[in-house]
Amino acid sequence: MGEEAPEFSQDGLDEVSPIGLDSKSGGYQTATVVGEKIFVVGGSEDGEGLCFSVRIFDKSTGKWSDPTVLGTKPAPCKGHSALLLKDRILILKRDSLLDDCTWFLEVDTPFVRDQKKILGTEVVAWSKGVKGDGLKPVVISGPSGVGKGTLISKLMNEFPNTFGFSVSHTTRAPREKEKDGIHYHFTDRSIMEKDIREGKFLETAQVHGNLYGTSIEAVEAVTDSGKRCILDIDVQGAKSVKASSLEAMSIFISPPSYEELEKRLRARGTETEEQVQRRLRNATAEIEEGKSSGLFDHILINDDLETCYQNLKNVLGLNESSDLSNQTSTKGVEIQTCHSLTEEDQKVLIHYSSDGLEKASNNLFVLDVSSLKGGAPGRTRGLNVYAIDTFSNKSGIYL
Ligand SMILES: Nc1ncnc2c1ncn2[C@@H]1O[C@H](COP(=O)(O)OP(=O)(O)OP(=O)(O)O)[C@@H](O)[C@H]1O
Ligand SMILES: Nc1nc2c(ncn2[C@@H]2O[C@H](COP(=O)(O)O)[C@@H](O)[C@H]2O)c(=O)[nH]1
Repeated sequence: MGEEAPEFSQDGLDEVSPIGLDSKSGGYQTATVVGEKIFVVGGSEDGEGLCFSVRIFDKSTGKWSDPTVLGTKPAPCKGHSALLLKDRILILKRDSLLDDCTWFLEVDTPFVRDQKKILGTEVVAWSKGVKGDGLKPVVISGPSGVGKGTLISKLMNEFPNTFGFSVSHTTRAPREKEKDGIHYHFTDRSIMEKDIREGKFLETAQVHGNLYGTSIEAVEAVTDSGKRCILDIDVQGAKSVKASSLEAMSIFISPPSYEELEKRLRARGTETEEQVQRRLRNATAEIEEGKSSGLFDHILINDDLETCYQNLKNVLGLNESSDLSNQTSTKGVEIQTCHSLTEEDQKVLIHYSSDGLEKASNNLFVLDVSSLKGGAPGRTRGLNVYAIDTFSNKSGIYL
């Protein structure tokens, strides 16, 4: 069993300048060696606790750098422990409930490597540990006017606790009844392009003459609320999501005929004649691509609305009693200040030292990291957490 987690790992630090690495000068920090680099995580007090800043020391050049940090960082806490697991550093927050204590700083995941190429800087990405597989996000795609929005509204009305809508950004003007922040984040092109350069988007596409995109934050907001994320995006966006690490289920909604699509688009009355023509021109290629590319897990024809809705529920594995409102979430178990971390056989053992709280002192928590999956945007799935009472040798699942 390891000792109480040190304020920072000594490993490799003798060779580097100890700038800001002691608790007197910079607050609580950990240093994790990854090849030639040392990732220093943690920093100064901000009144609420210790902030999670990240700096990198490159042993080969002897230089410090401030990486581009993607994703939402953990809220401040009273300290943390760090442990390298392959391509990401496990950050275990102290004095935090078990549902919020397990975070990862991705340092060499495929997502981080891609972003390094795009941004041309050092990149790290925060992702929160998520129990099990979580529910895969759902991408719903199809030509304009086919009925995606109508089907999604029905789903959200029937299952309000299960699904959450990923609110996209767009540069198009709002329609009469559309509300900013609910239907879309309506934005200027220059602002959106800046955000894209800063790596804030999971995917973006030029659609019918406007820029649309799914921000990482939009997906995270839904996942954080414990709901299954629904993305209403075009076929280009669906391709980008497929190439990302989101691991979504994808559904293509097809019209029964081109004539019917045209009728619906005109009847909706939200576009000018010129815009309708443009959307219809794009529809031909979208339908062709959606049906033939193997891009989608399911193709549903939206002829009769009710029939299509039932088919959608079927592919989503829904039945009448499947709303998530009855499901339990992790509650009450807290990672104490005094703990140590060790790794054995893809299991991270969290052991409380004897001066931890009495009720917890017999407990050994086990984070099973053998099935970690995915990463961006903001989630590392596949975690399992359970506790073993070291006196009775009984175990209980906590997540
Ligand atoms: N099965 C259906 N039969 C007849 N009308 C339908 C059906 N499904 C949807 N509609 C109607 O078609 C119009 C377009 O639907 P909707 O706005 O949901 O399309 P969309 O795919 O979300 O379009 P966009 O991509 O442009 O946002 C709406 O007026 C809607 O009421
Ligand atoms: N690639 C993306 N496509 C998106 C996104 N949000 C919406 N869309 C698609 O755009 C068209 C037009 O939408 P409308 O609201 O102007 O009618 C439609 O096919 C949507 O699915 C996005 O974030 N990314």
